[in-house]
Amino acid sequence: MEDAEKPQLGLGDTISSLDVAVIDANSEALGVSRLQLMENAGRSVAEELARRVPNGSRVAVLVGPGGNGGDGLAAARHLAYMGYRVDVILLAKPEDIRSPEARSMYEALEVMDITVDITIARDPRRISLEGYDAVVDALLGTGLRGPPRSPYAEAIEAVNRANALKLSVDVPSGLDSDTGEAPGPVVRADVTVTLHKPKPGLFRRPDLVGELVVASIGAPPEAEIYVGPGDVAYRVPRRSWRTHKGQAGRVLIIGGSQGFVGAPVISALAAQRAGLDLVYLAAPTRVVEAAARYPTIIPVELEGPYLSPEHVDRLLAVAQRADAVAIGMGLGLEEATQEAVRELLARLPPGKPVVVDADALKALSTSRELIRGNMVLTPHEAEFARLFGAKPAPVEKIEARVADAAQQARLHGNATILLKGPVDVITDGRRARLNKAGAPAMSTGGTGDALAGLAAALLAKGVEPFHAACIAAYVNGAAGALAYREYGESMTALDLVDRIHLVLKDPLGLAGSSILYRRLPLEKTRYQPPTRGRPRDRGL
Ligand SMILES: NC(=O)C1=CN([C@@H]2O[C@H](COP(=O)(O)OP(=O)(O)OC[C@H]3O[C@@H](n4cnc5c(N)ncnc54)[C@H](O)[C@@H]3O)[C@@H](O)[C@H]2O)[C@H](O)CC1
Ligand SMILES: [K+]
Repeated sequence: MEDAEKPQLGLGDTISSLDVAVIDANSEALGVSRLQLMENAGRSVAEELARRVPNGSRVAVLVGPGGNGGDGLAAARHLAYMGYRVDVILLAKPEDIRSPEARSMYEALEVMDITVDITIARDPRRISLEGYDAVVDALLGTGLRGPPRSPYAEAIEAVNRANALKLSVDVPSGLDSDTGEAPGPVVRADVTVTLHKPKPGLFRRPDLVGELVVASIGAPPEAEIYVGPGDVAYRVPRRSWRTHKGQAGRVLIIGGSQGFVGAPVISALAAQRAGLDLVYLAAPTRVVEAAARYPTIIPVELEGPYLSPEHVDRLLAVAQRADAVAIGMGLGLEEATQEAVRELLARLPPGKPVVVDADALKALSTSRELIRGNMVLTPHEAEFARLFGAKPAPVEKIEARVADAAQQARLHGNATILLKGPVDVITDGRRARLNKAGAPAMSTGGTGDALAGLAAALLAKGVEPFHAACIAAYVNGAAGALAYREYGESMTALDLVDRIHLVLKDPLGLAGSSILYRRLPLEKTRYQPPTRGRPRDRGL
């Protein structure tokens, strides 16, 4: 396979401002704190400056109120050590530096009364950067929202007037790192030292970015590779007081048969725990009767012992009212059922996101042309082999397994494939991530049904299919790990469902636990970091 076709494990070549927040939190869960990241960012910035300006030179560091300013404060300390004459100009009052990391950077600098000068710019119009050899722009980074307001607007103008080398930390202040838009004043940098990975907006404005350097902040590649608590904390939308009924998501679960009564009920219960407004459960009579003890589930009775084509019109009508559909759990393998699945998938509006699980995957194996980009397929290894006609590489050869799954995703409209196993592989052919949250006892029946329900719930909440699959795998696994901690070998899928709320309510708090700390016996993969220098020249 061409290297270019191979998806790198992780979030891709560029990262959004949301990805930055996710990576920070996942990194912290893996034992590398935000403070360490900021320290490394500062050091990288200082080193890049030192490559360009001789020591002994005068350097002004302009510092904003957030993480970007924190990076600048750390850089100032390193530059002082390297022998630069460092003046720090704070645009915010020290008490307005709120994040604990940036605060501790400030406190460390405050006592450096011999080597660093700190001034608070009370009148931003009077900032003078005359006589400096270099200016470090640590005003605003990925946290920018809208045009820079005073005093940052004036500070940006001052940077642009300076007759010195201008080095921007992460992004030129005033540039929207996601879109490349500059809605107000913006720094025109000579060098931009962007942290961890390039941000998409940087490539749209080479005139503002200048030379682009990508620098390490010491975040473990695993913070991107493994789905983690940061994904839950930052990618899952939460309701506000202004949310109306239905806006938080409505899901239609289609499953069950005379022989498999419980499976779709578990999916429905898991979906509900993900924080949905409505869950419809469409299932044969016996299943609907069994689900009657859960009055919050809205039943759609399909008369008879199993799903068959005469139910399809009715299901399509209910699907209109749902934001996402999950199909397959416990449906059984009757020919009529398989036919009904194919007909339904063919006739569903193309914009409707769907999770295809279990017996519905079997139905798809004879009509793979029905697979589309907004589908999440959740096969285990045998289902994968039957669906695509080839077994994936074993879990131990994780890179090959990822490549096998990614290839099938690319061949099928970049659908998201969640290949279940001791470590789950999630890929849409462009990106690939792994989930290792889980417990050995999750081989117990029903945990896969919970997973499908969670994935559908996240789709219904508007999470894009790739992230919905990633987060469902993590939440399911983490809830399973919590259940295992309590019940050990005796845990059931319902114990897992009963712990979903713990993972969703306080994902970052839970990170302190050992959920991500299992070391897996996997073959090492080649993780290619963004090389130093100019990624632009590499055709990115
Ligand atoms: N993983 C990483 O890449 C790391 C990046 N780091 C650095 O942190 C910043 C992001 O930090 P954050 O605190 O989220 O945002 P900012 O520093 O960019 O600024 C937020 C700050 O600014 C205020 N603000 C926002 N918009 C405006 C505006 N239009 N006008 C005025 N003020 C505005 C807002 O209220 C906040 O107070 C990232 O770029 C990196 O430099 C970490 O150091 C390490 C990990
Ligand atoms: K900046």
